[in-house]
Amino acid sequence: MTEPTQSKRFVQGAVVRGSTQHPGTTTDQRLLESRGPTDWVHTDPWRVLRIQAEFVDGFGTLAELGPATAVFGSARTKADHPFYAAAEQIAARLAQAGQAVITGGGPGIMEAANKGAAEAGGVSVGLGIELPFETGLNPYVNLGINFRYFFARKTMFVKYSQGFVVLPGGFGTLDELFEALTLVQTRKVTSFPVVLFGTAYWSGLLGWLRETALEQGTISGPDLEMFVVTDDVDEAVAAVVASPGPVAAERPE
Ligand SMILES: CC(C)=CCNc1ncnc2c1ncn2[C@@H]1O[C@H](COP(=O)(O)O)[C@@H](O)[C@H]1O
Repeated sequence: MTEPTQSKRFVQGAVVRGSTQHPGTTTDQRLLESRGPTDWVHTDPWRVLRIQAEFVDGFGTLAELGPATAVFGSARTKADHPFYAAAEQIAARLAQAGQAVITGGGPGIMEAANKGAAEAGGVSVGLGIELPFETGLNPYVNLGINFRYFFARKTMFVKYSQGFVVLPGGFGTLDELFEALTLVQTRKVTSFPVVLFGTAYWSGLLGWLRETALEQGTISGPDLEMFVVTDDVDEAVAAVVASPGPVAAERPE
């Protein structure tokens, strides 16, 4: 009986290689080498990993957040504006009711809501976004994540909020509002309260929805019942605090 030749073996992670299969360098050595072309940093496969990392950071940070409400509204609202005060009060009440408050982490209404939540001793979440001009997270965020990609950030708003309170705002706010409404309308989520705060500000849009969109059949009657429109802080808070939270539609993915 011949003994197997005791040739040298090399371990490469889980893989064992005989001497003829030796790769020459270790994986760590190759990792730590910084020579070679760097174009891969700007390729889509690499971006996919970065996108994945945003989901990992977002899910990992927010998984244990507990009940939360997102507050949206203009980045441009000044601290002396009544809507700033309203956002601050709404967020403070939400915090007192044991809810975390999630915003885009920027200035204006976002800052007001983060301020209200933080000063009431609550969890004040800011999901910041990289923009061409530097704004950074407002100082009232006590749990912040900075995102590169809007869509990854938007998933976090929807996944971890049990309702939306939308104060007057521009395109960004409208985008967030209509995303929430589309998710409810298409039954991607149900029982997802959407509060429009500021009846006068929203009345033009609501009128157009009723008189043009509904009239021409691009939305249906029940679609207009998806939101609560109010000027009352208590009513806004009650609409989201009473909610059981977003419930995924019954059909599995
Ligand atoms: C002064 C200025 C424009 C700062 C921008 N800095 C921002 N930082 C974080 N989120 C933002 C910012 N601008 C818009 N957003 C997102 O879009 C919404 C506000 O957009 P808008 O101002 O209504 O259209 C916010 O709820 C927020 O989620």
